[in-house]
Amino acid sequence: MARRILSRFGHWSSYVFAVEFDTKSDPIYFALEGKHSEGPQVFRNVLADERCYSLHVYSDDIIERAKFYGGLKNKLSKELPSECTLLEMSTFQPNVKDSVIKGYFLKDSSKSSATERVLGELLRNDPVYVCSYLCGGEDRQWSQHLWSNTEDGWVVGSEKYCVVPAEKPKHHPSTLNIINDDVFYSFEDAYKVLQQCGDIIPESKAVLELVDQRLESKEKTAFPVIVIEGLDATGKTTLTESLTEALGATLLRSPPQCLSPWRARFDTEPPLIRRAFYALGNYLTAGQIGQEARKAPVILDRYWHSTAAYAIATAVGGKLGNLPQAGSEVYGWPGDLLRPSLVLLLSLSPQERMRRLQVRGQDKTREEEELEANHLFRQKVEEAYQRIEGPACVTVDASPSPDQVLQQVLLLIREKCHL
Ligand SMILES: Nc1ncnc2c1ncn2[C@@H]1O[C@H](COP(=O)(O)OP(=O)(O)O)[C@@H](O)[C@H]1O
Ligand SMILES: Nc1ccn([C@@H]2O[C@H](COP(=O)(O)OP(=O)(O)O)[C@@H](O)[C@H]2O)c(=O)n1
Repeated sequence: MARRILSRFGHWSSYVFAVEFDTKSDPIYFALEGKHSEGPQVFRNVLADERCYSLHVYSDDIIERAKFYGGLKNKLSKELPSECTLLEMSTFQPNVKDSVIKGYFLKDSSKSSATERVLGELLRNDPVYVCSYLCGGEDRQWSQHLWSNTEDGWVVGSEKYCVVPAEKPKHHPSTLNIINDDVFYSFEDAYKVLQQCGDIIPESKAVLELVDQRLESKEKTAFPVIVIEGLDATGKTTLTESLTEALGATLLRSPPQCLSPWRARFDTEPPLIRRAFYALGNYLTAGQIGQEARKAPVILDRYWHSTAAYAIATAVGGKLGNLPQAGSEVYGWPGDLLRPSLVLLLSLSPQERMRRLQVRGQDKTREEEELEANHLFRQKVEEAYQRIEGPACVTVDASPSPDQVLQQVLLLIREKCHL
């Protein structure tokens, strides 16, 4: 595998493979060597007698790659025997931006031949590399074998690479491809993605038509622009409405109302496409801000902080510590997007947030495991919110009563925006 995939990027020996066995621990990192080597066995503690495979998606077309990678998981979950476990896997050059090739690592404890049949089908029809991992010899060394598609069907290649442990890289692999895969730092970069989707997602054209008619607005506004950010159910709607009234302001939101007919559609798309849609929403809203902030203060329900924080938190796998360090360029503000005067982040304990969600009649029946995963996700969103700069957000305790939160926020606005 290494050879074909990596011919595009360089020599395979510079690549490292990461398998996420468990969200709370570091991935297992390994590299490949052409010859037998002594040393600790990479999978000793995590794989018993299971058969293992890896799948890597390749395509030079970023849209095809994103669509296929997203769909592959669903397809495999449906077709593979239930004894199979699919894990996230990345192949990357340590600390080299944009070097990640995404894939899945498959553990198979079934004794059936169904797994190989499904993988063989994939190999024949789809942009995917398949490898088997075998453990053999007296010292139980793991090796990787690339499958090839031949006229007689697929075969396991004769070339084998020894699997050897690799060092933990300075940056978690999921942080390497954030720029322009998950977060877009200019109008043009987001626009290009939707343009490329035109044929497969007809709705992109309608969105681009709206975007083409947007008003451009980058300059400083006459009246202050105040953004209210926070996780779902922290009280943004309640506060933005009362603030708007108290200040005689105009209430706007991102994504703007005019994108509502397409939002659900884009929410089902892979991150690349979904995030480009939200990024463009911010530019549409910026046009509206430019108009409205000539006449009155503007209160904004979500803006760039939401777009970037959710995108980064979703993209970065595993632990909170895997997020890019504070000060990283991924937390920077797009140079061509109108900057608000003040960003307030509503913060709430997980318990109170859950209580408010339940009052609203949502999220009552989550499983324990999902709760745990969501807990990690929420922590990552909040942390990313706080690391975004240009302007950075000011955290507000959203646990008091609606009126007390309003009074606290009015004081802050008076102090920071001289209103
Ligand atoms: N300060 C507050 N104290 C108690 N409940 C609140 C407060 N602010 C909002 N709520 C309630 O919590 C729920 C979520 O608030 P909402 O404003 O819809 O949040 P968001 O827009 O952030 O999702 C609603 O049922 C709302 O009435
Ligand atoms: N400006 C924005 C607003 C929302 N979003 C996305 O929209 C989602 C939040 O939507 P939501 O339905 O919870 O929003 P609210 O109903 O809380 O306003 C997040 O997953 C963000 O990824 C965004 O990317 N950019």
